[in-house]
Amino acid sequence: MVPNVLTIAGTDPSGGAGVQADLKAFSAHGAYGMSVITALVAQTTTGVAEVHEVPPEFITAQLVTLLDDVRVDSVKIGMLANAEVIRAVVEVLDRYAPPHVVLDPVMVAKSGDRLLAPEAVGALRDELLPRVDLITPNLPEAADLLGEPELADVDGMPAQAERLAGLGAKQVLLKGGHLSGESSVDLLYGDGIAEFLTSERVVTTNDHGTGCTLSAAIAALRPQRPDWLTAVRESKDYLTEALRASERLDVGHGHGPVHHFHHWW
Ligand SMILES: Nc1ncnc2c1ncn2[C@@H]1O[C@H](COP(=O)(O)OP(=O)(O)OP(=O)(O)O)[C@@H](O)[C@H]1O
Ligand SMILES: Cc1ncc(COP(=O)(O)O)c(N)n1
Repeated sequence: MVPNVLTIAGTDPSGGAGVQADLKAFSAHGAYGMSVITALVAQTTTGVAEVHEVPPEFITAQLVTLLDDVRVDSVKIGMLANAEVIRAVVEVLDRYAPPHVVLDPVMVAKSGDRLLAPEAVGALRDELLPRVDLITPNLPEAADLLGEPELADVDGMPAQAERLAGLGAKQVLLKGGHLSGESSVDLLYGDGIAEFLTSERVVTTNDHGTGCTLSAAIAALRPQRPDWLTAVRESKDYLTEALRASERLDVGHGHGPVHHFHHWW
């Protein structure tokens, strides 16, 4: 059976990040994609110009309308913009309890623009994080959630992932994409697992939406795979290929998007 996978996130008109990236990643992994939009973002490869936040009541309306009709097999949560939106999403998660919830705790875009109000980090950590199955922070997000300095190498990743798990997420994928070096190293922690996942670091400026793509691929694959480790490993391999395939694209003048390919390619 094809899984029905939902993204709750903001938009990117240039198609590299947010809901647009998520839907491409869902399709590439054989899932049926659906979306609830939290914010319209005027952004492209060069940065964010403006954010138009959707009122929380309308996010609830979108979610309830959808969940009353459609079985949802997994959920990816991305940009949430503010604390009221976080609370609206938490309420719906409590009410419908969908399986396999993946949270990419989006805070700041690659361009440096904020996508989550700074005062909403507490609500994300205390109210949403304990309700999700997997959280996928990058190193700055992990530091912000824990109120700690940002890691500068992989050595501190296991201890930091353990502290993040202590905040309540069942599994933690701590992403080391912001480090330098020959390889790009992430760590999956939780459920008795502490496993480094290593890929070749692709030399490219087309790295807009890598985190969105990874978390969306995981959400699409999880209902089709026996465990998180298998889904995460396969998603990271897909992302590395999508980074390589980005050289076929000519999109914008800044951080270009990765290219979502289908397996029949
Ligand atoms: N140049 C690269 N080559 C290979 N993998 C990379 C590269 N850059 C990032 N990654 C991988 O991409 C994923 C996302 O990592 P990153 O730490 O960049 O997250 P992120 O900052 O949330 O992404 P974004 O905010 O751009 O969506 C991780 O699996 C990371 O290892
Ligand atoms: C709607 C939305 N969600 C997430 C990101 C993060 O992606 P990146 O860090 O690559 O800019 C983004 N730019 N826009």
